[in-house]
Amino acid sequence: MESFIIEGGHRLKGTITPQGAKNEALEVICATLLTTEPVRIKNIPDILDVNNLIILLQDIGVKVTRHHRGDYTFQADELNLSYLDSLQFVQKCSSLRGSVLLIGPLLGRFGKAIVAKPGGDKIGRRRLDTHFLGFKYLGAKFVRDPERDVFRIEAEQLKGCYMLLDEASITGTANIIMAAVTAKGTTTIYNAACEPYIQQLCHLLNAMGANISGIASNLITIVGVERLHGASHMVLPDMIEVGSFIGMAAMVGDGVRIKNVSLQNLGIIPDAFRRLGVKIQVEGDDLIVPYQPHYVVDSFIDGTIMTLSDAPWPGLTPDLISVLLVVATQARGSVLIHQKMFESRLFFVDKLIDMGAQIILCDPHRAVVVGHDHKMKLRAGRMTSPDIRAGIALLIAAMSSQGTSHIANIAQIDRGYEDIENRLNAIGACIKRVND
Ligand SMILES: CC(=O)N[C@H]1[C@@H](OP(=O)(O)OP(=O)(O)OC[C@H]2O[C@@H](n3ccc(=O)[nH]c3=O)[C@H](O)[C@@H]2O)O[C@H](CO)[C@@H](O)[C@@H]1O
Ligand SMILES: C=C(OP(=O)(O)O)C(=O)O
Repeated sequence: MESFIIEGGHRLKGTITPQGAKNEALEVICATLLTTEPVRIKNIPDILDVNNLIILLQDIGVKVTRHHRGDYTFQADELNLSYLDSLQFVQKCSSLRGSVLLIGPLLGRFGKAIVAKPGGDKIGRRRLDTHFLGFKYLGAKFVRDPERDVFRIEAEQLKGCYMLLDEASITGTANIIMAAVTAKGTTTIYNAACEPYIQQLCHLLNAMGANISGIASNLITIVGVERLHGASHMVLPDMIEVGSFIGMAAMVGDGVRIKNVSLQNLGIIPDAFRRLGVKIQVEGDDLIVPYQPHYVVDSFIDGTIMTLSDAPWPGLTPDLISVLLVVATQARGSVLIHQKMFESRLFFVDKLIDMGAQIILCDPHRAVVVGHDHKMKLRAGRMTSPDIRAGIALLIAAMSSQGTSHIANIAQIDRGYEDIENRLNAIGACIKRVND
């Protein structure tokens, strides 16, 4: 198992460019299953989750050509669907959340799919009801296969209809859209998720011949088409990585430029950091986080304590709550962090408390952070990364702390951050990867 050894106190200065978005890449790669023709996708991040998904597609028979770094062509013209019945397939699905995104395109194109328990972060309950509900509306049927602990899902002909989702699930919406693009008739999805990941998926599908409107809203209309064809696509910069870099730059930066962020697709992410008092300048499509000796937490107009909480897009993504929390530990002022969507994502604050942060964990969803205003540095520590975003938050804490820290289980960080130690070391960090 690999770990990071982090020498704290080294300041970051210079330019860093975000990778392609993990969650978008997982969706658009799965969308390539919807056609026999080649689909070329650029700016695919070189991260564990995406690489594992690409291997899974190859196992199913998709031809994958790598042209350059991040630039791939996928062709799903000769698939080996019997692989879906293997134990190996079920095991591989259980190692990544993105595997759930295979269901929609397989059901849409072949009328059958296997729902194996997906992997991903252990950050609380992660139900799949919305996916099942959507497929059922389209006319699919489920049978449980107790031997392999999977569901078989089948439909002779999916039929478009109106559906109101029980919640705006990102992967649920992506799956339903991918199943519906070749369904008979028109599908209308209300309470659809509308993150840039979903918008980008819809743009790719339209380029492949689909007929989707309402993109970027929570009311999506899909007029079914006979078949899809090849296309090309560019993955957006990863907004969660951009947010993670803003957090690092605020806490340990001497002036950091985050290049080509696709500002219009960041939504309220920069404003969430601004509410903690972090200064962010915009120059073209770059963000600049200048050196700031203090950042002062804003308060609400009525004078009540600042609260940062997650919400479905265009609200604040839950994937940045852990980073915002760690940034708050050195702010001037107090903030209530409310992680509404996941119930086990804040437990990592125990590690920050060990490092000297002033945090009260009120319950699994809420923590009050009283910032040190840089008057007291966090102490270095030994910790384990429980999930991808707690992992990056602990890395930021370690970079800002006094002494040498050790973070184990960094495979969690590698799931979503490409070559992170070398990219951060290039702007001043001191992080070493070791094999324990
Ligand atoms: C591969 C991928 O794309 N993963 C993302 C996706 O996961 P994923 O699509 O699995 O997450 P969902 O959007 O389905 O839901 C995540 C959690 O939020 C809850 N929920 C969701 C929507 C809602 O309106 N109200 C609500 O309470 C769900 O019950 C669940 O507990 O979305 C999550 C929520 O943004 C992100 O953390 C993940 O990074
Ligand atoms: C929760 C996340 O990922 P996944 O859905 O892949 O577990 C995340 O990216 O923060």
